[in-house]
Amino acid sequence: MTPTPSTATSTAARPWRPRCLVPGIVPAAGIGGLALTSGVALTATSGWLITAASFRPQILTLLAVIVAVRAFGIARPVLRYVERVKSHDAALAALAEDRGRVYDRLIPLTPARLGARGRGDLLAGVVDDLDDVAYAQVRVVVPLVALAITGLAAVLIDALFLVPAVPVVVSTIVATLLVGAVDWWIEHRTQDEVVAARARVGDVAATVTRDGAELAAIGAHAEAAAWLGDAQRRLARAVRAQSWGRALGVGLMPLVAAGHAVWMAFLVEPWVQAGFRTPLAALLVLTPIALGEVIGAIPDAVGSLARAQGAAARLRRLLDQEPAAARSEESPSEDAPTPGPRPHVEARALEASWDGRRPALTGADLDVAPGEVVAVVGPNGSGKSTLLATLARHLDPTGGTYRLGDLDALAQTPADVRTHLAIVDDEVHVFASTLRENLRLARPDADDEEIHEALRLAGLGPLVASFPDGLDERLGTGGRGVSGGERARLGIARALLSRRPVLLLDEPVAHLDHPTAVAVLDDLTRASTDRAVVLVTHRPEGLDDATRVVTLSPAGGPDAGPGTGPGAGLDAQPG
Ligand SMILES: Nc1ncnc2c1ncn2[C@@H]1O[C@H](COP(=O)(O)OP(=O)(O)OP(=O)(O)O)[C@@H](O)[C@H]1O
Repeated sequence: MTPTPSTATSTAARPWRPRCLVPGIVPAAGIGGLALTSGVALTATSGWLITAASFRPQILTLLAVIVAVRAFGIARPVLRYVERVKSHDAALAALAEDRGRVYDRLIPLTPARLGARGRGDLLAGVVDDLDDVAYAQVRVVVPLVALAITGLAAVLIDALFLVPAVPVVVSTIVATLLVGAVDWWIEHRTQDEVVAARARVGDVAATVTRDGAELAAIGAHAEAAAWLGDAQRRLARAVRAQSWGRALGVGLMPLVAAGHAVWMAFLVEPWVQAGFRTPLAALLVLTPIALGEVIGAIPDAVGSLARAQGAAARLRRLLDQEPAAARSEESPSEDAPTPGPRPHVEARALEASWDGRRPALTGADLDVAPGEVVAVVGPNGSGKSTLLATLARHLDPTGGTYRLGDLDALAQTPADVRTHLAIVDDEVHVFASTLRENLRLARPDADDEEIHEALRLAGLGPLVASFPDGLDERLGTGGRGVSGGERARLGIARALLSRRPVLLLDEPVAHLDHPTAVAVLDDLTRASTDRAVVLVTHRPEGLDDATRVVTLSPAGGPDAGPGTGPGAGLDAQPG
């Protein structure tokens, strides 16, 4: 069976959308609104109290207002605290759930749809974007709901004492929203440029620090410093353009509050002139000053909204892609047919394309029996990794057949096929955990004896023996450092522990020096006596131990001679 290739531009069946309001955020925002309303009431009543005291009213009246001032004074921080706890609880619970959902969607897109960025870089970007989307609940929903509640309370108070003051409050809220909208528009428009410029600075800085010695060797360090300077200037320009929105918001919001206070002062001036209701006049004039706290939160809220929208758009572009292999979302099934304990890998005239247009692999034939190590070599871009991705069912082939033992591997779901494969590449991740847990990822029910055996076969026996805590030794961040060779061996130990009968290795020793690479591959070959191993490599090490060497030539590229075409992109020789 040959599935139809999917293209990067088609849309996924269920588009990914961020949630507008997560459960629990509206009640939390309501509490936040009450906290801010208490703050406004505190300022207004204390203004009333100070002014009224000079008129020596009845002591009972004063006492009642003193009690109100104290109540508002206590309610404000208590309600604020409850709002903080509840809104963060709601946002963090939603974030945990959303991360799980996003990772579920990323897995079928790996590696074909992840673009040229490294996996770590991509994951860090996804984590940051999800954080921005989740925190918009706290930073956008809460201040907006609070503004609505406090504004309503101010309208009601004004309507109670001075009806002409109602348009003043309403126009303050409208002016706040207008300034907020302009701030949002500027921040939103410049968001993509800021993100791109920041990424560029990170990329250039990483290149300059990583390859500093080589750049100096070819006398290009001045040029590299100039790249960094250009990237930094572009970022500064983008951030400056974005800051206009924030500056406008932060600068105009106090003016809005002050204008409100002055307008109100004009309205109550006749009362003061007549010596009538002076304390109430103070209350009404102070209300807009107190509202300034609510209004002042709006520039931050719209900045967060612009960031969250930019982050959501990036996530949508990534997650709404169609996986490169059909039925990738399906989990392994209990009753899937099995190819037998030690299947033979057999591919005939395999062809594949990543984008549905440009061929990346043409006419590859492969036969790997249990106990054999077949090395796949060829120039850059000849399709070695594409062949492995097709065998791993990360990519549907555009032509050819692929069998695992008696099983037509292309008729099975990718997840079912992968239960028979162990895949090791040159980016073996070491988790910040114990050695045991790092290994048991491959087979959670493995006991210590089996873990020791896998480590020994991968050539890590002496190293583990030197660990004071043995399998409990902590690795990765905060634990013991792991060298490149140990990392590669760790990946191989995981693959051996998984007990899967087919090993697909994509340049597992790419970053190792010659003697280490030879030692790692020797150990691997010795440990794989009953497994079928496909080893993609650029380097000569390991080829002596290989049963056969298969050479790929670029699909339709300049190396493809007259015989190129289906079945001709490959040349097999004994190892
Ligand atoms: N994930 C991907 N998405 C899109 N195109 C890809 C992807 N991986 C590889 N390609 C493209 O497929 C073609 C074959 O690349 P592939 O990585 O399979 O070659 P390779 O022989 O493994 O190269 P190298 O030796 O550089 O690793 C290239 O044109 C490459 O740009």
